[in-house]
Amino acid sequence: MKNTEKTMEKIVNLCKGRGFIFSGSEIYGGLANTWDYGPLGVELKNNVKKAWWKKFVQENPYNVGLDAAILMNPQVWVASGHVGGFSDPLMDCKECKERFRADKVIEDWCQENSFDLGHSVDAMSQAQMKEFVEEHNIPCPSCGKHNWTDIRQFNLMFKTFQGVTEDAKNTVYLRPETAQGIFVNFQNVQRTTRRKLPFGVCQVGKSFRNEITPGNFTFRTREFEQMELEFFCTPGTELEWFAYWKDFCHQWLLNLGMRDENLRLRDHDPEELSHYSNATTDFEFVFPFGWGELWGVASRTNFDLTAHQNTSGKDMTYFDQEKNEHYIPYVVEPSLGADRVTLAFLVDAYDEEVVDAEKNDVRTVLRLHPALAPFKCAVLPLSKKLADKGREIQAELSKYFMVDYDDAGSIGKRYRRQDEIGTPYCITVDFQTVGSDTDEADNAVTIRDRDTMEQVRVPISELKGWLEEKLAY
Ligand SMILES: Nc1ncnc2c1ncn2[C@@H]1O[C@H](COP(=O)(O)OP(=O)(O)OP(=O)(O)O)[C@@H](O)[C@H]1O
Repeated sequence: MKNTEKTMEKIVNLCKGRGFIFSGSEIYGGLANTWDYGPLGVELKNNVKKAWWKKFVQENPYNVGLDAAILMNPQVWVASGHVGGFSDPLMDCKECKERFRADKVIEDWCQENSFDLGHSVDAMSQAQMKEFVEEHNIPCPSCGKHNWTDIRQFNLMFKTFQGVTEDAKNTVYLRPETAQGIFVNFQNVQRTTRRKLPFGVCQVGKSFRNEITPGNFTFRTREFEQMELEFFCTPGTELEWFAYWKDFCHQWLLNLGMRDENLRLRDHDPEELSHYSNATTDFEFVFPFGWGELWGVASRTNFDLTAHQNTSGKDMTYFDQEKNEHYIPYVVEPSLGADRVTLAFLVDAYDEEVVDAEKNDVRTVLRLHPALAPFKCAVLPLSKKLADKGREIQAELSKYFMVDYDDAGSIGKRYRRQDEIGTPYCITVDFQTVGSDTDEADNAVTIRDRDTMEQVRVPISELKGWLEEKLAY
């Protein structure tokens, strides 16, 4: 019997083979864990971003959107603490010269050896990490030897120059998070929208981090997209809003079909909390390579706005008319990686279903929520003679949805190809649809459901409405 275990290798192969995700700059041998989204991948990731925007902005009574520049005044990153402190603990293997993140080496070692640290690695100081690595004789994941350098901090900010001269004066950074674009625009948004607290500002955009060890496919890359909300509220109400957004984020994942058993919500211990945070929860997803952070939800107090007020000298307070006082709002931030959550949806949806054990017949199905699926349906004429009708249906439905068309090969093979890319509905056009000399056309098509493989007959005139209902979320 075919091995139906879900592995990263199978998922990566499907992504490359079917045009979801390709290696970046492949014809030049690639570039360290960079990835390009292909025709199906761009649809999937766009659908993820659209689903986020729909629930966090369009349908949300509190939030508005923003699209800030990637390059910002370098003072922003001084104020936010990134220039001084946005770093990871770096450790080199003296034998093979490979470099690693000390916290990840410890985390992976604990996972492999079922060692319970009793707390998160993030709660450990640099000295404690070094001591742990020595005490447990942790080997280099690359060469297996144990001969480490000391741990030192490595800043993750990408630097470049703006303008014609390459000097310190012209140094700018590629933003390592989208959040600061929101904070610096707090007054602009509040003034122009005339919002009262509480309200939130959402942004989707690229971020860049010079990660020490990118890897695990699109889980950790140096260029990635984030979907962040900064939710501004009255001091003292932040923990209620923290609980509210945690639940909202959780429901967003579940409503899009992610299975709860593949998720866990991990609250940060007091020692692990950032100095400015009074509550943080990481949503983690179980990938084939282990649990990994998907979504960080943090109550950030008034740290960011205060820092910008102090550094810029500009007033960042909000005037509360009811209380008749000025204060700096508190902030709750749910921060989600678009690429990471897209990968999680892919992993969660991937399934190899045994259709007929005796015949060793296994189909690969991406059980993506219809709202996320790259194609909402595929039009499959049973015979090339039905191409005109098929193309006509495709052209009509394409005004509203992404629609695939396939007339090559047996219908069984065509169903399997659509199953593999997650198309929820296959629409077959047959001779009954168009009629013949002896039979009248019924102007209907057969729709086959990806998950149940059941079929229903639907009049062509009702197709759009039928699909819309299925795609709603
Ligand atoms: N290098 C990366 N590649 C892809 N997504 C990322 C990367 N770094 C962060 N993200 C995404 O952005 C979200 C918010 O970023 P945050 O700064 O909280 O991550 P982090 O705690 O530094 O992540 P990690 O511990 O995995 O490095 C993460 O939950 C993740 O989904």
